[in-house]
Amino acid sequence: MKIALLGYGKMGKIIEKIALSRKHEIVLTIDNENLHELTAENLQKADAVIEFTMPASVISNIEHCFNAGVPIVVGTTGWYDRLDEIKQKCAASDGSLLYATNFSVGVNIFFHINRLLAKVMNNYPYYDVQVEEIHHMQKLDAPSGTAITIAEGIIDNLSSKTDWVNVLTTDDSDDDKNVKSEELLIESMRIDSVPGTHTVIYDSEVDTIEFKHTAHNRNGFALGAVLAAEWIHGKKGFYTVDAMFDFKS
Ligand SMILES: NC(=O)C1=CN([C@@H]2O[C@H](COP(=O)(O)OP(=O)(O)OC[C@H]3O[C@@H](n4cnc5c(N)ncnc54)[C@H](O)[C@@H]3O)[C@@H](O)[C@H]2O)C=CC1
Ligand SMILES: O=C(O)C1=N[C@H](C(=O)O)C[C@H](O)C1
Repeated sequence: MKIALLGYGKMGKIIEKIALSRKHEIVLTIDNENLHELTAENLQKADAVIEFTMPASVISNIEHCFNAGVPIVVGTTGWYDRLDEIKQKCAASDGSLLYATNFSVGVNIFFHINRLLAKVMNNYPYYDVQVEEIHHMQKLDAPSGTAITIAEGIIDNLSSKTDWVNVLTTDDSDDDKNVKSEELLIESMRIDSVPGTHTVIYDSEVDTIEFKHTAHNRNGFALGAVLAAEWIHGKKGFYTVDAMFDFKS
């Protein structure tokens, strides 16, 4: 396949390596220095685009791909308040988009088990639940997209929680978080160069159940994004990464 990369930062560079190792060709690489090369003509050289940039750039990059008629895989997080609008634009332009808050296979297994666990915990109301995420200091958005998906998985399946709230801390302090009982706390921490750690914590007076995913590096995210580009090639429509997995409960 011919792939275009939008964003050539930490993720873009690893995606390039993995795409080449899977015998794909990188036909276009766009970063801040060569934005003028982001034209429909250049995008149309690719069978699919993989986009890992930043929250402020992603919407216009998606629109460029819809206008050029090229499928786009979106890894950038921090834009989900615009999901409905983008879904409509995808339909109106007969476009193709697949996005994920996290492309790693391990995290998508984690998402699935998290939903099942939340269902089970309805029977045990003396446990309260919260979500913790830890990322590197350069991360622009909080909470992480992954933590939002985890929180939505809990809220959809656990009747005691109706909404999530986020607290961003730079240390592990135990300050009063002031969270209502029906609110699900997502605690975000930013520490050095952590690639991404997510924990769901069910706590009672007598014990604690912790369910945790730790990314050791970024390779799993990058491989998932390349697999997504292979998956969306030749398809039309608006998809989440769930479409690539077949979890049976
Ligand atoms: N969905 C997933 O599995 C994952 C998502 N991410 C998300 O991906 C995004 C990028 O992450 P990193 O690569 O770590 O960030 P990074 O900061 O290392 O790289 C982003 C790059 O995008 C470039 N850029 C900014 N605006 C651009 C534009 N309009 N067009 C082209 N390039 C542009 C920047 O110059 C930078 O080189 C973040 O939103 C992060 O949260 C990161 C890892 C996994
Ligand atoms: O910014 C990152 O690095 C990551 N972002 C994604 C997120 O917001 O969940 C995925 C992964 O955790 C790394």
